[in-house]
Amino acid sequence: MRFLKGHGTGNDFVILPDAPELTPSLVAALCDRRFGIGGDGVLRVARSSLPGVDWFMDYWNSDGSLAEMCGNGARVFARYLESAGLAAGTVPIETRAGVVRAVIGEQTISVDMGLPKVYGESTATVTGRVYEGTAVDCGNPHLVCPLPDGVSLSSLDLDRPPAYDHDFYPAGVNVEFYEPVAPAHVRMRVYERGSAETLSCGTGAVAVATVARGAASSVTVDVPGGRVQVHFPPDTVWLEGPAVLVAAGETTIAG
Ligand SMILES: N[C@@H](CCC[C@H](N)C(=O)O)C(=O)O
Repeated sequence: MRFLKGHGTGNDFVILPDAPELTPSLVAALCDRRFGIGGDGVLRVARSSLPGVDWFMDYWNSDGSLAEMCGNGARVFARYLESAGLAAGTVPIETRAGVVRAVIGEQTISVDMGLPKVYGESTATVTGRVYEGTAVDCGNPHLVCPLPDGVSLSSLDLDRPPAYDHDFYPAGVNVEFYEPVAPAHVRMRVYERGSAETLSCGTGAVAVATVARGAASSVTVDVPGGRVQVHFPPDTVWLEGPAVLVAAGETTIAG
């Protein structure tokens, strides 16, 4: 089976341009960092049946679970389409959360993420300490926790999943922690549903920027794997950042 490997600020994906339907065990085997190719998730390139939309991003988390949306994945998916000569300029991409538009640039790819929904308050617990947070829906569920004074981002132990309220988040949640760097500039870490701690999360960056922006029209979000920008024009939100392909080959891994 043909594959490519790509990443957006270190959030890395196995891209399958011509795979048939996937199974959770095949996805987990491909994403295994020791016995497989390694990745935070899989992007299967599929055809969309929607009018005016050619491509469906069939996104899977590394544990074999499905997610509705992946912001960095959409940017890497668009980079693949461009490199394969399948798209240029602006390309609509169907996801399980709806259609997003990607604008392909030389250095960065921007995705029109639509408007996130802020829908309540909840908490996450890390090594016995409770962090208050805001629930944000970016197509997928997020809990955005500002760090209180005296707690640094680097001190958080995210080797284990943060505990969260399963009644509030019955389908699980991606948990972000952030601290300010400067006005309209924050630094974050994320523990992703289905993928553990990752070096970046595009929907997570949008969720954090939505909570932290104040009146800013753009927010710079530093993630462990680099930097993305989140822009807030009227009526939508854009995620912008680098997206690169780093390898291509054939795999014999089978589910
Ligand atoms: N890394 C992604 C989000 C991937 C899906 C997430 N783990 C979930 O289960 O919702 C991004 O860049 O948005």
